[in-house]
Amino acid sequence: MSKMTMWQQYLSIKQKYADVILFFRLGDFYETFGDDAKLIAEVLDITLTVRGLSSDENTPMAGVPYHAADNYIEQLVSRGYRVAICEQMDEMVHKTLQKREVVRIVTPGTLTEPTMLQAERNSYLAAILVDRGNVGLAYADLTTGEFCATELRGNEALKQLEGELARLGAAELLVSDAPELRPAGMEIAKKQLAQDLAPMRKAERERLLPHERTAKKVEGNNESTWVQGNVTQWPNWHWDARTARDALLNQFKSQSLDGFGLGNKALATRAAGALIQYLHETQRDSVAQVRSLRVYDTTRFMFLDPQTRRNLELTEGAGGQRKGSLIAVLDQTRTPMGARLLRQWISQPLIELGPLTERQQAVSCFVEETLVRGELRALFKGVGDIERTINRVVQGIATPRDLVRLREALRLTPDILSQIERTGLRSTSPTEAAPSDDDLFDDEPTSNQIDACADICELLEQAIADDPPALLGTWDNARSDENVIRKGHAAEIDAIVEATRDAARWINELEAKEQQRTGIKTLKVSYNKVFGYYIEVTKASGETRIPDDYIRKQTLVNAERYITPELKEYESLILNASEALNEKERQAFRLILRHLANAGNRLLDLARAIAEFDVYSTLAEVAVRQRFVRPTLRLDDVFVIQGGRHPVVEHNLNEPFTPNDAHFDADHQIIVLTGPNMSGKSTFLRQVALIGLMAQIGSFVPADYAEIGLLDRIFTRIGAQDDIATGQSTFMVEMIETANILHNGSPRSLIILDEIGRGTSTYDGLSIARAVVEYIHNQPRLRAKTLFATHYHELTELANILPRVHNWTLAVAEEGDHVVFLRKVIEGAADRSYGIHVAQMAGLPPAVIKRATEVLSELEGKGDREQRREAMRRMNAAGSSAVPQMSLFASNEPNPAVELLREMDVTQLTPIEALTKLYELQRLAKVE
Ligand SMILES: Nc1ncnc2c1ncn2[C@@H]1O[C@H](COP(=O)(O)OP(=O)(O)OP(=O)(O)O)[C@@H](O)[C@H]1O
Repeated sequence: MSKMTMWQQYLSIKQKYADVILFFRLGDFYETFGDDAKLIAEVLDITLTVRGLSSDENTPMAGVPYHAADNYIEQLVSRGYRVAICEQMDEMVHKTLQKREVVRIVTPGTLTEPTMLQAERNSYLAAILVDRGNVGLAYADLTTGEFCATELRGNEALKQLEGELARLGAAELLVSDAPELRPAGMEIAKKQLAQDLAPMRKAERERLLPHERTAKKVEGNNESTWVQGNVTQWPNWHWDARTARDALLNQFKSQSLDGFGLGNKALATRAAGALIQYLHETQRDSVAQVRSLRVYDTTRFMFLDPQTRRNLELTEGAGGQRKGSLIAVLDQTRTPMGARLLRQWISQPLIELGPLTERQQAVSCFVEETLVRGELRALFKGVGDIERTINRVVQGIATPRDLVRLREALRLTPDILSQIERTGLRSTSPTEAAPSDDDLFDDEPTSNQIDACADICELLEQAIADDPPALLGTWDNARSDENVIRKGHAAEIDAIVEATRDAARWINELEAKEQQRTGIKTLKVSYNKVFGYYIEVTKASGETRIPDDYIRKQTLVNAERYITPELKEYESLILNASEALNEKERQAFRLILRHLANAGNRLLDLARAIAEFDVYSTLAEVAVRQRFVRPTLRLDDVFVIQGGRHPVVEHNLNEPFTPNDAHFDADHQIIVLTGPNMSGKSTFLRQVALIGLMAQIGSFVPADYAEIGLLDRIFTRIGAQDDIATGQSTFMVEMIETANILHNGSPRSLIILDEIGRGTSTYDGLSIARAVVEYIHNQPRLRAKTLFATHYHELTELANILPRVHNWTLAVAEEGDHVVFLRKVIEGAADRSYGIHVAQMAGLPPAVIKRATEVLSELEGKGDREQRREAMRRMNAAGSSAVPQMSLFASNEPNPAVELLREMDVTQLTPIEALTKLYELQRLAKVE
């Protein structure tokens, strides 16, 4: 192979893939050159070598073995890089230059390898297009074939886009390279990505090559906006209306997009079309699994902004982990499809009564049918990820083991369906058959009845061996009966097997036959690698008896070796058998895959029905285990919870959780909640929101009783955090979020406000907090159900002025010096904040606690700021003499430990009593 020619071939391919890492197949390695090599050597920690590939330079080179490439590719892709896989296309190695082609570009959003994906969540590629404030959004999961698009218009379009991006958590985001078609300053992408991906460390950034730096810089020069490149810019012409439309029509083999509901949705069409083109580019045109497009309308779902999703810890707990999240409690699903569907439900609560009632009925049914639930959940365990398997079948990349798994699932299906039948329930999942003119599949239109796909099971039973090897092309002569394809399925394969066996038998019997024919008793039939099979006759045994049809092949010192034309014929049958068998198996396997792909829609409908019933039975299981009840759903303002609990806190708490009520109606709109720190305010706020949300995914709720007036949105403003990603201060973030709530809330919304105004001075904060409550109360457009937790006790006055404002507080019992939090929400207002008690519980030094108590009692009576200042000045002076006295015995106060010692009559103590007293003394000393 001429180096220059190969190098020229490399350069011409690399030119087309300048912005991705090119894995160039050279024999058993994928090699990278130049900047790519420097980059992967650094990132993968592999050796960088230098080769003189072109006449005048030393080219850096780094490679990975092809059989271990997946692992390296995964490392690169998980860090946001994209890798083009360039393969050798010729089967045999020729002397001339191999033909090479890029067969796939691996990107974060287009991974299909099960090992690189999480089973319980979708892996989305999303495409967004912003045109004068309106948004087109499309997303697809290549592993499940899901493909959806929507259009967002009006004032809130960008806000909604943020919510959708937070819901999807896309692995890769596709945007136009024209800045005017991206969200201004890409702020949305920045936020989205900053959440998902840690910004790169400065040192890491500096090591990058110049072109990588530009790829990684989302927009603007702000250092903190550097991310690891999961935003992909896709040239603007792909987003052109006509190009995009044609790409979609071509994908769906359709004449019009009206049937998809895209008729008048130009922006959604452009985003979806650009996405399809990107899939074709990265998958080299094999995108058969994307068969249809679902156009959806965000107004049919509960609106949740990214903060609210985060604050309510729906899919991620505080540390960004699944632990501590709502999904961690609810997800007891038995199949990966079920897990993914439940995640979708949690991320996208419904707002319409009809579908919610259907879900509730299904969950109720499984709550009651304990036996069916148990049976079904046991059966689901064996189903596996048929959704992703079917998509690999449709893509033509399924392996023999994939089909075995599919068969196992289909074997269970009749039992599953008969259990479902016992409930009388039907699947409600929408079928996604493409309304195309030329349907891609031969499937019958799907009816309401779930199809067990018995014919497919039958086909797999008789076509695939019981325990086939993982891959095709592995026919081993030793296992002569069958390999991947079951005996009896393909006549051609059986014929070869039969012929091979005959040939082997013939050769086995040849020795005896020839001994008899020739009369030479020492005649032997043997085999070696150079000559194959041969007949050996020792010289001593008399060459005179050699038959005429023997052809002399080799003469040894004391033996002659012969062959016969017939022997060679049988030999060639045996030696070529594995190659022929492998080829025939490949053909038969391809045929089976095609057959299965033709039933793709039916199989996917089955997978979806299983997912759905997995989720229903799971929600029922959790409801029973955790004592949840079915909420009554209503269309008015009434929102009543009796004995409500926080599903996650309760689940993780070692002690009993104290249930609490909540009540909103026409007269109870705003609750001002006061109470000490650590008393349970935040838990209560979140629990009310979570119960509302759970009701609107169709789940039962952690309460004794609940009536839920359906919510259109849940807003939360909780805690004070700096938004590091956008460089905004705590207070600014707080005010932006509050403004959003005031502009967009409605009487059907639930607003959770936890201490607004905390980030500024007391008076500013108090004034803003009061104005906000008044606005929510008085603005007819707003009038949302509101829970307002605050430390400004002054706000409790509002209940006397505004009729729909009520005060609630968390009950506290004072036992001597100690404060006990009862965790019970009661009517009324807290009169003190007990901050010093919490400080004591947290272990602040006793001297500090004591001093703080003194300062507090001085300040408490003082009405205005001047009086307080004056009090502070006086205290300062007094404080200098009352500098905390650290010594236990130097205190003027009688010390309880010392008092106890004094009172003790040591002579009267039994040893046990002495020990008990000693123990008590030590405890007293520790308290001090
Ligand atoms: N109803 C309850 N039953 C039992 N334990 C509870 C209950 N509510 C809260 N807790 C416990 O009390 C802890 C503190 O609750 P939470 O964080 O809600 O208090 P808080 O009043 O919001 O405090 P802060 O004002 O300091 O933010 C929780 O971590 C939880 O363990």
